[in-house]
Amino acid sequence: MNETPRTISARLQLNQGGFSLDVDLHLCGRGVTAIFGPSGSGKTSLLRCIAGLEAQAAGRIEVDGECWLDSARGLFVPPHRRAVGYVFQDANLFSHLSVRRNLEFGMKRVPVRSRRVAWDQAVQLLDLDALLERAPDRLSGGERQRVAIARALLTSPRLLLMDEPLAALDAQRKAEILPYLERLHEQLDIATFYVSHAPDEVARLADHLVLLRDGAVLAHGELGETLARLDLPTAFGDEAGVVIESEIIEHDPHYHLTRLGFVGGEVLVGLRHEPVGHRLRFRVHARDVSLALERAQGTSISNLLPVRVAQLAEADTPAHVLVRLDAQGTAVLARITRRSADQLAVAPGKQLWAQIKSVALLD
Ligand SMILES: Nc1ncnc2c1ncn2[C@@H]1O[C@H](COP(=O)(O)OP(=O)(O)OP(=O)(O)O)[C@@H](O)[C@H]1O
Repeated sequence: MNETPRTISARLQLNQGGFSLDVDLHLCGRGVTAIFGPSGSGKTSLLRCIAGLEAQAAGRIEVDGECWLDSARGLFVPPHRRAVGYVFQDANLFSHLSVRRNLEFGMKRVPVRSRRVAWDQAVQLLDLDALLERAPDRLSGGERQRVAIARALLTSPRLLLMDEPLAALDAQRKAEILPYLERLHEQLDIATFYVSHAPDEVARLADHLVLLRDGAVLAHGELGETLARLDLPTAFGDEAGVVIESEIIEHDPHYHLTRLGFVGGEVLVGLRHEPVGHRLRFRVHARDVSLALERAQGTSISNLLPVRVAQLAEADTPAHVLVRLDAQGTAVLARITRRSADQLAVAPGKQLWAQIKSVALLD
């Protein structure tokens, strides 16, 4: 029996101090939904409402047909009765208990018949075997966070709420933990809401994106489609760009290159160790895409794609424009100078060649 929620709906209003959260979300109850937005936009407040930690929240929350809040009917399911696992920025472990005891604490809250994540599964997934008898103060920040994630999993949540779980870690520790998060999402079918400020984490982990601003939902949808929209703040600044799902087509050991195929094209990247057929996500920043009228000859750039201009928009500087391109089914963004746009007569429908100067692999 698969008990994973298939839909999550949250219609919520919360007023606290001068801030008000007012959202109406209908989300797929599968995969990772990134909650993204500037500081103070209400990301944590949204998670707290879903977890039942904001008693004043009004509205309705339904997770896979199970109602957790319906203020019109006076229904408020208390936090400990909602099947959520909450992972905070700081691991919040019990310092007087060993890792094993911390994990047991999470698991014992759940009756045996309702357990969906087994002890061995969580310990293995987060690689905690060697750490079980340690005290939390003898763990690194990254290890502590792995324990916190395992503890949340062992409560067998229907919904995993992660509030900037990597924000307190330095770049090296972050890079250590990301593969664990990826594995977790690949191997366990637990819907996850993942709050993050970091575009690279979102690009790597998320399937869906919710953009919050001033307590309201600016946009939500599938990650690739949402990142390719020119009317959202994600299209501006240095981080703007798309995420593309691809598969390894072939390796070229002579030139130390790997060819990746995706809907509508191929790109070459540095030699990968994974086998042909392996799926990889990569990011193409808008700033790394330039446009040409013809297929360039005599260039060192090997990643050239035939594209059709879909849409043009103002960029964040008057010197640039943003161009949404259709690479035979895959959306790509380009940020080019206004001068180049005029010289190439870039307009919707025009056929061009996109030169991709750099591809950022997400793993
Ligand atoms: N208990 C509270 N009482 C009054 N105002 C609060 C309370 N908690 C949060 N706020 C306010 O609500 C707004 C949203 O806060 P929230 O923590 O949800 O934002 P956020 O998007 O998670 O921000 P950050 O990225 O900085 O963590 C902020 O303006 C904050 O000051």
